[in-house]
Amino acid sequence: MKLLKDILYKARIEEVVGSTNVAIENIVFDSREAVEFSVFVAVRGTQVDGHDFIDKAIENGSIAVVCEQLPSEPIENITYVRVKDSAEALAYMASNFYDHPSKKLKLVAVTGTNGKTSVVTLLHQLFTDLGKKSGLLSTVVNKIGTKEIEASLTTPDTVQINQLLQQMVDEGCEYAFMEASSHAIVQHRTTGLDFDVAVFTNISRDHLDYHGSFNNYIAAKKMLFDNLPQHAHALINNDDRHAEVMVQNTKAKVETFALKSLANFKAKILENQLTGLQLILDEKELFTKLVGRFNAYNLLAVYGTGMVLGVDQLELMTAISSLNPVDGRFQHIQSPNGVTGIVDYAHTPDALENVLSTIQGIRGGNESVIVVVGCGGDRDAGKRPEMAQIAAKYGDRVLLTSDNPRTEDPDAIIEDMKKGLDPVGLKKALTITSREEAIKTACALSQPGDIILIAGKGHETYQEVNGVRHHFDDLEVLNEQFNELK
Ligand SMILES: CC(=O)N[C@H]1[C@@H](OP(=O)(O)OP(=O)(O)OC[C@H]2O[C@@H](n3ccc(=O)[nH]c3=O)[C@H](O)[C@@H]2O)O[C@H](CO)[C@@H](O)[C@@H]1O[C@H](C)C(=O)N[C@@H](C)C(=O)N[C@H](CCC(=O)O)C(=O)O
Ligand SMILES: Nc1ncnc2c1ncn2[C@@H]1O[C@H](COP(=O)(O)OP(=O)(O)OP(=O)(O)O)[C@@H](O)[C@H]1O
Ligand SMILES: N[C@H](CCC[C@H](N)C(=O)O)C(=O)O
Ligand SMILES: [Mg+2]
Repeated sequence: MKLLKDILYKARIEEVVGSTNVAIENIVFDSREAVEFSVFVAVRGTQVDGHDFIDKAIENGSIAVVCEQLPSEPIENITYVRVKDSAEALAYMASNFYDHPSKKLKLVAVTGTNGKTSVVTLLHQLFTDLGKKSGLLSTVVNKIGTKEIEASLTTPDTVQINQLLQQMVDEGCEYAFMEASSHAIVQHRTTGLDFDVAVFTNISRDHLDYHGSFNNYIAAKKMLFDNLPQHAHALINNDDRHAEVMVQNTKAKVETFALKSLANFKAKILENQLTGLQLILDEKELFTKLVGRFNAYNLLAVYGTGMVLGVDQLELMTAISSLNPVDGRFQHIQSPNGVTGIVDYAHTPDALENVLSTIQGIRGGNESVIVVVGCGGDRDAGKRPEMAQIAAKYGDRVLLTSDNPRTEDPDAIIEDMKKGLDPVGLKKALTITSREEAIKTACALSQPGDIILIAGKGHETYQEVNGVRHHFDDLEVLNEQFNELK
């Protein structure tokens, strides 16, 4: 329980109607979740306007309302607080309500188009191996120590973030590693958090449906660095074209990592094979089970974070060399007859290019590469033709199929993808709407030695069609098929 006036610190108040000297037991921003003695924060969303649900929240028990516009007929005995930006106010209120758990741990955020889940998962694994109890907020799963809590978004809402960080503190975690998606940053889900390190992995086309333009998307990611406190470290991939702009206005201490450019933390790839990477990292040689040039970047991000957080270098290198790959990221299995199957979460053009160029680098001369790929519905449609084009650039056969169609017609999504194919690409392509059938066909077409890449869904264990999630697991289907390939 807290007094409303105490949780409004930093909320940029413009007007108050009623008393802020009231006890609050909960903060909610969805009227359907309002309970007795809660404060309801009305947020303008992408679908509806939370201001339209103020009365509903009060009906459900809210005793105070934080909003950008006061209702024309305020209800007696209810406190109304008008603020400049209610999503921002919500974030500060959540931090205040939970007593700033982000200040009580070493908090690391990772942002970028690709590699967020990989880097935070590896960091969580690494710090756990080093004997440090840690928390994790990721696309795949949230964790308090090793206890798993289901994740529904890449970055949870701001109330949930603070609740989870609070639980981490209560359960003795010293560190927390979280993904910061661009949606989360612009929606103020991460505002008010006291980050110690923020990592920038890379930026390339994605989410243009939401942000409107690539420049807005860059600006969204940059906001994370603009708002870092002075004591924080901004750890930046200096090989990315947009590295400089990210930290243009940051107060944090900037540190860099790179394979090519000058940087504080450097690595060189000696060998890149299906069994792993042989690297020189800060002049020391090490082997890791992680595959692909993109993972060298992820390891550099992990190494740099460990270094700026003060981990002993030798201890850090030893722990890095025993890290295990992340589920659904270049996860590979072998069929009894020698076909390699790779399941990877590449769902952006850049990720697909990286994964396929890695495969290109490790394949022999005679084998075929078969790509099974689809694109998600209700997401950036502009990436569809680009992804098909990349699949055809590297693949000998391309099976265009469904990802998560969501509310779109799967065949229409595939048609969008096909627009990226030239006549050569079209010749390589087969359209099989059912993802299960597409994987089966890829296996049936394969010869010993061939490589099958199944891209887009990685760790996901469902396929979302019209709001319903049906069980579907690329690796499971692949395994079943491989068992039949004798
Ligand atoms: C597009 C987007 O990001 N939407 C997020 C946003 O919802 P919204 O703005 O659409 O909300 P809305 O439905 O318009 O409602 C506006 C307000 O009215 C409230 N409301 C609504 C109905 C009602 O009856 N009563 C009521 O009070 C809502 O609670 C909300 O506060 O704020 C919600 C609360 O935090 C999120 O759950 C929701 O995520 C949706 C489910 C989503 O799919 N988000 C995806 C796109 C997303 O965030 N993805 C990124 C990762 C992307 C990546 O991989 O890089 C992520 O971080 O997961
Ligand atoms: N550093 C990297 N650079 C480019 N591509 C990467 C990198 N790391 C991983 N990838 C590719 O991107 C895919 C997604 O990786 P990951 O899940 O780590 O990214 P993410 O940023 O968390 O994605 P999301 O925004 O969907 O949560 C991987 O399956 C791989 O194909
Ligand atoms: N977090 C990403 C996941 C995309 C995964 C892919 N399988 C798809 O459904 O497009 C998004 O919401 O855009
Ligand atoms: Mg992720």
